[in-house]
Amino acid sequence: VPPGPWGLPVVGVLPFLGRDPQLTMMQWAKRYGNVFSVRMGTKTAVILMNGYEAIREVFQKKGADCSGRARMPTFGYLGGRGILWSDASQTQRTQKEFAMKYLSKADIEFHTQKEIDALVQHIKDKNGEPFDFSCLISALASNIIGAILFGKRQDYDDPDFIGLIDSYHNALDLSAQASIENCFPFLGFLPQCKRGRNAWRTFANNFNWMMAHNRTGYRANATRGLADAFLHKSNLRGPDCQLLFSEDDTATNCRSLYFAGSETTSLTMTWGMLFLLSNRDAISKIQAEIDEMVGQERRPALADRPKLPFTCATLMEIQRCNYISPFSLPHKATNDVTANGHLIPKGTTILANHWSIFMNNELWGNPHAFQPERFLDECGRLKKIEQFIPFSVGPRSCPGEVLARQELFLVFTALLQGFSFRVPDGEALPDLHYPAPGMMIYLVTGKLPSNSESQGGSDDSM
Ligand code: HEM
Repeated sequence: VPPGPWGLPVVGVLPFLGRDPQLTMMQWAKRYGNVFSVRMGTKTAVILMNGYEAIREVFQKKGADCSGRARMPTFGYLGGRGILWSDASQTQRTQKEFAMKYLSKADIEFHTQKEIDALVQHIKDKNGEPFDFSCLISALASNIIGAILFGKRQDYDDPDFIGLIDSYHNALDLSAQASIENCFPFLGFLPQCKRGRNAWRTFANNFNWMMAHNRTGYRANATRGLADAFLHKSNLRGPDCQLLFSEDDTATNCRSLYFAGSETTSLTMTWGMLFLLSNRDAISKIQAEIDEMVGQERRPALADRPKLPFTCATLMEIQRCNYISPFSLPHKATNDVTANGHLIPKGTTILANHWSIFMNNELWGNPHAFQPERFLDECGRLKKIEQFIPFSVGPRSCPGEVLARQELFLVFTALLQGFSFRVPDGEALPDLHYPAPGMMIYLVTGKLPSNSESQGGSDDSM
């Protein structure tokens, strides 16, 4: 295996990771190279990759051998199978391709605009009172993926819906506290690990209720959403006769898509709003661009994207700066494979430090500054930057990319066209430079103390 920093007996490098493991790993890469190994607890060699070239080599070029999914006990109750949690296999690939094909044909714009109607109304009903932006956006994102899965949305004040969202937030919080189990799986008996498992069980039970409800109304000749589309295939078998879309896999896949689809997008939007509130100049430029190219008579549509390059550049900059999951999801080598001239033995966990791409000084110049213009060329046109990979690369890359990008554009433009946001008097924005470390970076406060007021002129058109 490639060399890497020494660790202590039993715990390995865990005590040296510091407050921002992604930054520590970037330091180690300077000494040991872009592909190096570390020991974390009982995981003897976790290979860490830094930088775009290393990540692309392992996840894309060597994707056939590096696309297993390393086991994470804290997320165990979420499924352990299906698109997200199983190793790449014929079944996993078939399910993922099927879901992506469905998403590419689904009317995402329709579902998102319908949800924006509810969001806008909800904000107006607040009459300028402060509200918890992250909570509301979480509900919006859950409803969009919920509508794609089941063909219907839920009211924001529906107690079952509130319970469902609370249950996955709670499960995520408790999983973070139980993350020691990922390095020492035998510690699963600890109270915090049990609490984490119970919380996922509660989420799964709440979600299963929605699945069961959907199953009751199932008709073989109608497709209300992706859950039905999966069910239509439930008898389909692969070359070695295995079921390609078993009902268990369908339940797990719907749960994973719901969870992965809600949390990633809503965290990005909440972070995005925080970045914008700290960079009011960007807000003014977006609002001016929308005013000029779309006006106030109608809401921005996906077809407006080419006319709003600064807005699109800002959304890319939000994704670069807020990278919500610096190490993405852990992969596993499914065969012995070489990378950067080193052997990665079969079964090794592989982590990619995406933060090292987004904070690469040579690539971006002043990477810590929020500068949407870096995504524009000298004529103000949107630039394609190969290294910008917030959705990862290779066979395990994100199947929700199209959905997420459309959602981010439609929601942000609608919000900034219709409202101006500010922090209520006497409150401060959370510290943007030191978010909590972990698989998912959470806002330090968990709440965005935002206030809204209608910009005027747009009320009748919404
Ligand atoms: C801003 C929003 C999002 C970001 C930044 C994001 C990012 C990612 C990343 C980095 C991965 C891991 C890739 C890897 O293992 O190498 C991933 C996987 C995944 N994402 Fe997303 N994602 C987002 C939205 C979504 C949405 C909306 C959905 C639902 C449709 C979704 C569903 C999934 C699934 C199912 C996987 C697992 C794929 C696999 O294991 O093959 N994501 N995402």
